[in-house]
Amino acid sequence: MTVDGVAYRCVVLCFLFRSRGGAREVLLGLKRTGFGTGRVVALGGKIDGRESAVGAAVREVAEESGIELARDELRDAGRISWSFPAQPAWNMAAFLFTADAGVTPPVASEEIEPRWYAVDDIPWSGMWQDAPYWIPALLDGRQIDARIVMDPDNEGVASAVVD
Ligand SMILES: Nc1[nH]c(=O)nc2c1ncn2[C@H]1C[C@H](O)[C@@H](COP(=O)(O)OP(=O)(O)OP(=O)(O)O)O1
Repeated sequence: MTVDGVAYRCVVLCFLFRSRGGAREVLLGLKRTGFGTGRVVALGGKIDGRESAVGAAVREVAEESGIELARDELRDAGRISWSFPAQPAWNMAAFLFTADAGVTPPVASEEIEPRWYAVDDIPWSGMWQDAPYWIPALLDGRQIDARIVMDPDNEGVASAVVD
């Protein structure tokens, strides 16, 4: 995808939810390989070839957690772009989805180690620094349109607009 002449790699992120003892939990995972290794992220990854965003989300959730979702179980949670001015090859745009996880327990994959977190106990310090700017709105059930610009160190947040 290209915006104003700048290229963005298209990815999907899917936030799965469940209820435990009246508390709402979200499935996040420690990334073990590839981009963002060592960070806690939602399940997701690149959209392959001519695959649709929903198709990619169903595939990535299955590959990374073993949880099989039907396409119509995914809810559109909006869009986000991350721009890395100091490293434009890392620019990414994600289609965001949410879904209820059902009862299948997540299984760790080579790529990610999934774990349930209470929505009021998100491990912010282990996540990308932009996560607190946009994930709370998504946890509230809002559909978002977010644009994040990263600092020159590719870690901090230079600006974050969340509509
Ligand atoms: N600033 C940022 N904040 C954030 O919360 N997530 C980010 C981010 N920048 C990138 N991501 C996410 C989006 C995407 O799901 C993930 C990296 O994409 P991929 O999973 O495609 O990376 P990989 O290198 O593991 O790809 P594969 O080789 O396809 O497994 O990082």
